[in-house]
Amino acid sequence: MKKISKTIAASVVRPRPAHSHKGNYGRVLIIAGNHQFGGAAIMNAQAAVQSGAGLVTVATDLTNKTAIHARLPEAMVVNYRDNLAAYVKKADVILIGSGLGDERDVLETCFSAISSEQTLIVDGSALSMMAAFDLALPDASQLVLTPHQMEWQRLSGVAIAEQVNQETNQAALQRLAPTESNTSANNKTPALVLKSEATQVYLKDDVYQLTVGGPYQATGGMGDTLAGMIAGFAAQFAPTSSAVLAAVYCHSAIAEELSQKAYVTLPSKIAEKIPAYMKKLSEE
Ligand SMILES: NC(=O)C1=CN([C@@H]2O[C@H](COP(=O)(O)OP(=O)(O)OC[C@H]3O[C@@H](n4cnc5c(N)ncnc54)[C@H](O)[C@@H]3O)[C@@H](O)[C@H]2O)[C@@H](O)CC1
Ligand SMILES: Nc1ncnc2c1ncn2[C@@H]1O[C@H](COP(=O)(O)OP(=O)(O)O)[C@@H](O)[C@H]1O
Ligand SMILES: [Mg+2]
Repeated sequence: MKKISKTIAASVVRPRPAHSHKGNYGRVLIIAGNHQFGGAAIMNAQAAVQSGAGLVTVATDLTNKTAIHARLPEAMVVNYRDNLAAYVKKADVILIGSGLGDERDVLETCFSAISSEQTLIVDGSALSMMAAFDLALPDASQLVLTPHQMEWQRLSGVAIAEQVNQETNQAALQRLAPTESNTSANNKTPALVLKSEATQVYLKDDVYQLTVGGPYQATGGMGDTLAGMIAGFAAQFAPTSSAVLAAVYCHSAIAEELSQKAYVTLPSKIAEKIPAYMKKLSEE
């Protein structure tokens, strides 16, 4: 198994070309946060903005609008029950699911509107709803799933105790490829970020092990922040597989740095440190 090294992250996060504008760094749509979980949408968006995504729009329950604007004036906010398909079509990268609760209509509207040119990241409640309602992934260009162990158990049927078996996870992942592309010539097996105290990333035939981070990260919102970082990195850096590895590394490396002076590393504190960490990395 390969290690997710700092070298990989540094090869992705390079200095920006002077000849560029926000349009070059991706339009991200975050679909997150029901009336109960507005914080998840804020943590997604904060991480995507701090990672450097060109434009970030949050589609959410409208009760979250003022809070999101107050915390994050850089993000635009729209109602996820009003014309969601149009917002999906305009985005380069769509992140759906953090704190989405049981908003099945929102999930299905998003999946139906995705085209084969877009990147789709599926997190949290969206993964649980896919399992509960037996929903298939749409035929996006790039697919990234970010379950923790329980979400992966629900979605794949692989029990947590069996998740140590890479072949079992890989076989389950292949079964989740969108049915439209499920031929050997055109198989879009999703990337899998299988989160735990020893997170692994599954990319095509390779499995990568994360070796930074620790139990100071075991706090609500940590995965919402990672999902926002993956969206922000995928919006700017290609290929998506490398962007995912770099985001996973930076998220836990920042937490590890913070843990030198903090018993618990709060997700919003990690988000605040992203630009400085990326700057340092880009100069290596
Ligand atoms: N402030 C907010 O708005 C927050 C919203 N959240 C959202 O709340 C929704 C529910 O997510 P939850 O994950 O809390 O609930 P889930 O019910 O999906 O998963 C939690 C359950 O899984 C078990 N579990 C087993 N292995 C685990 C592992 N490796 N990591 C995490 N849990 C493991 C836990 O013990 C617990 O019973 C998600 O959409 C999530 O994004 C959470 O992120 C918490 C913060
Ligand atoms: N003991 C631990 N060691 C290292 N990383 C951890 C530990 N506990 C949790 N994490 C990390 O924290 C994140 C938790 O994600 P998740 O459970 O989806 O959080 P939430 O949904 O509350 O935002 C994952 O990236 C996971 O790897
Ligand atoms: Mg989560």
